[in-house]
Amino acid sequence: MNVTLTKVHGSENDFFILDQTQLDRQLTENELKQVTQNVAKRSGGLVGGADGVLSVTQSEHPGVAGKMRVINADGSEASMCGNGIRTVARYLGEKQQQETFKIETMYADLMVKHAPSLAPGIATYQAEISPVSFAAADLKMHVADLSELHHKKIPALSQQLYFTAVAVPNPHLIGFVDHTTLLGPELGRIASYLNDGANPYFPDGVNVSFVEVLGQNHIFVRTYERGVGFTNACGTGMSAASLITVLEQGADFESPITVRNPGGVVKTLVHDRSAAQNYWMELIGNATFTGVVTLSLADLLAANFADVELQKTDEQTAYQNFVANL
Ligand SMILES: N[C@H](CCC[C@H](N)C(=O)O)C(=O)O
Repeated sequence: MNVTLTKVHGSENDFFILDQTQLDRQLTENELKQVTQNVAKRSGGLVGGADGVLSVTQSEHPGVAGKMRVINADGSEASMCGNGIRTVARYLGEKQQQETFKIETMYADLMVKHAPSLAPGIATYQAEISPVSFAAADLKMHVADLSELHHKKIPALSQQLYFTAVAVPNPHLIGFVDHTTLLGPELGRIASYLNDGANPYFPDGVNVSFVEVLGQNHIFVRTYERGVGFTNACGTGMSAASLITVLEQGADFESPITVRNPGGVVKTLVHDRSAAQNYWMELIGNATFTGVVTLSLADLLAANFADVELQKTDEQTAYQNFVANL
């Protein structure tokens, strides 16, 4: 039994799509976790590793194209992945010849669609990011018994920075910083502490993003991700940052926000359903397929990757040209 995995990225936040509908049995929970930990390793992993695995299976929900599960490089499962769902949207859309459809995720069936290309050769998809919650319970956050955290200092983390916490629905902690702080060591120091599994504030961890405002509806977002560490981009992090930039920094609802990140750029739109503070976002960006790998299920499960090669597409060159001209 051979398995084919598709190597993909959104803003260079890279994953393997594991389409389990090709298997004659579903992987067990432990197999999925172990496979992810093994293939994701940057050294000794599968064709250079990845930030995680996006598992695709049938959805039981009527009219929904498929179900996506997000497994971080450390084997932990997340409720959502903004860069990842764009690539799964392309994968399912091309497989099922659909342009606009829904994908089942842990807490919601989310609308996705094939969008106009950001640049020649850049497959571009748009995804609904939802549901959104500020509730501490939804964030599994314990900060001074606060029910919500909006633009507040957490002295144990920093004497200078203000933070806002929001679930989209995975948990994000957002801080606005100047350019020096954006690139400095603070993000790694704070985020590695909050993801140490022992801190009292986020026992389950949290994705932490520093945001530099570059202009009206124009930000730069750098993220340290729960379950991974620093990534080139975090789609839910950029969506969460866009929402907080609208709520706290004067960016506009319903207008495209340009979000630069270390891996490239995306566009976001922040919506408020019937102005009832019922927020949702749209995330628009590349869904690049860099290649496919095929190996036996036995080799995948046993982490025998030495002889496996990535059958490359020509898309990475187009993506690098796109980023070079930003
Ligand atoms: N590390 C995240 C999941 C991946 C999210 C990120 N890659 C994205 O594009 O949204 C978490 O544990 O919540």
